[in-house]
Amino acid sequence: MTPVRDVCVIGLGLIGGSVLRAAAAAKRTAWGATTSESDAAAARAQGYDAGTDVAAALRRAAENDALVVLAVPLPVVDETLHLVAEHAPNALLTDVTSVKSPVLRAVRRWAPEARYVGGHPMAGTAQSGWDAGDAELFRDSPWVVEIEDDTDLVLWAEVAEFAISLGAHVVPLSASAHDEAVARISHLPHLLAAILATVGAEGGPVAMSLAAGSFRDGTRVAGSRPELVRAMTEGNREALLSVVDDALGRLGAARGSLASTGGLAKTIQAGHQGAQAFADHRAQDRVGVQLSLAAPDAREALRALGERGGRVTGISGDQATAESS
Ligand SMILES: NC(=O)c1ccc[n+]([C@@H]2O[C@H](COP(=O)([O-])OP(=O)(O)OC[C@H]3O[C@@H](n4cnc5c(N)ncnc54)[C@H](O)[C@@H]3O)[C@@H](O)[C@H]2O)c1
Ligand SMILES: O=C(O)C(=O)C[C@]1(C(=O)O)C=C[C@@H](O)C=C1
Repeated sequence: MTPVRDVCVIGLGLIGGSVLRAAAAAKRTAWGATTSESDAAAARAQGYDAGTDVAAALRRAAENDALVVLAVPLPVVDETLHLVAEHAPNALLTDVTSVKSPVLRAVRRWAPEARYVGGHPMAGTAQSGWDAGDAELFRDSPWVVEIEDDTDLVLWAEVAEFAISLGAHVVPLSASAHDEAVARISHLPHLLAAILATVGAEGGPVAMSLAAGSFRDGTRVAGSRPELVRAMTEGNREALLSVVDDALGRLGAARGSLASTGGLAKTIQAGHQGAQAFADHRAQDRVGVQLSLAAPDAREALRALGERGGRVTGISGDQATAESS
């Protein structure tokens, strides 16, 4: 039986604030700290155990062998890891950062004794700060829990179980597979939303007065806090460059075709199929499978499940209940 640990959340904005609320709702003893006086005060006003002394929150985590969840922006991950190394060096540590490879490197460098299993909930909104948080944010959402060749599966299972207890289903992936996928389905969309919003706004008051569903949906995430979008896109530079090239190639082909024959059929048909693939993936029947975390090839089996689009929905002892595509 995996122990139910206390939870210490560092960073109490949209995501950390949602983790703290959801952990408390799941009956965990949970506390948090943030450098934002206003986020901490808003959390306290709603009865949560929150403050601005990050070092003290981490010392309490060390005393209680709590799970530490880093929910801070990527640019302050290094400095937060220095505090982890000083105040809770052996902590069971996870994070929610939108890019995984730089965080993995930073943990290995700055907090090498931490028992780290990286994470990334694929849920959010364009809002920031404590007030934007929601205990139900992660319900029925994917939450990547990272598996590397040296990941301790007992710790992996504990972090996965935590994500599941907040309502998510777990997608096991390596940092590099995660970063390649989110470049396509999160970071490129954020970049394109920024460009769509810019081009639309350049149309002036007439364009703005006519803007309806397609503009609103295509540009929604352009309203996100610019620092967060910069951090995740610039932090995933290599993978994003590759999908930007892909997108530019397709845009160039569409332009060429529009200019020469006036036809956009190929581009629009391919896009329609892409949207259908997303809908089909969501609606597909999944096959239930059991995976033994004690099996010698468990890491490979879990990663293969994640790479096929499967997910872990429950953990009991050394058994993972999963759904495979
Ligand atoms: N916004 C999303 O949709 C989304 C989704 C999944 C993951 N993430 C990731 O979650 C993390 C947090 O994003 P967010 O959307 O909650 O941002 P946010 O701006 O809403 O919250 C960030 C919080 O961290 C605090 N903070 C900043 N510097 C700090 C420091 N040095 N020490 C302690 N606290 C500090 C801020 O005061 C704030 O409370 C980011 O790494 C982001 O990439 C975001
Ligand atoms: O729904 C939104 O507003 C989001 O931007 C959420 C979103 C995304 O889908 O790109 C943003 C960043 C993440 O790291 C994960 C999820």
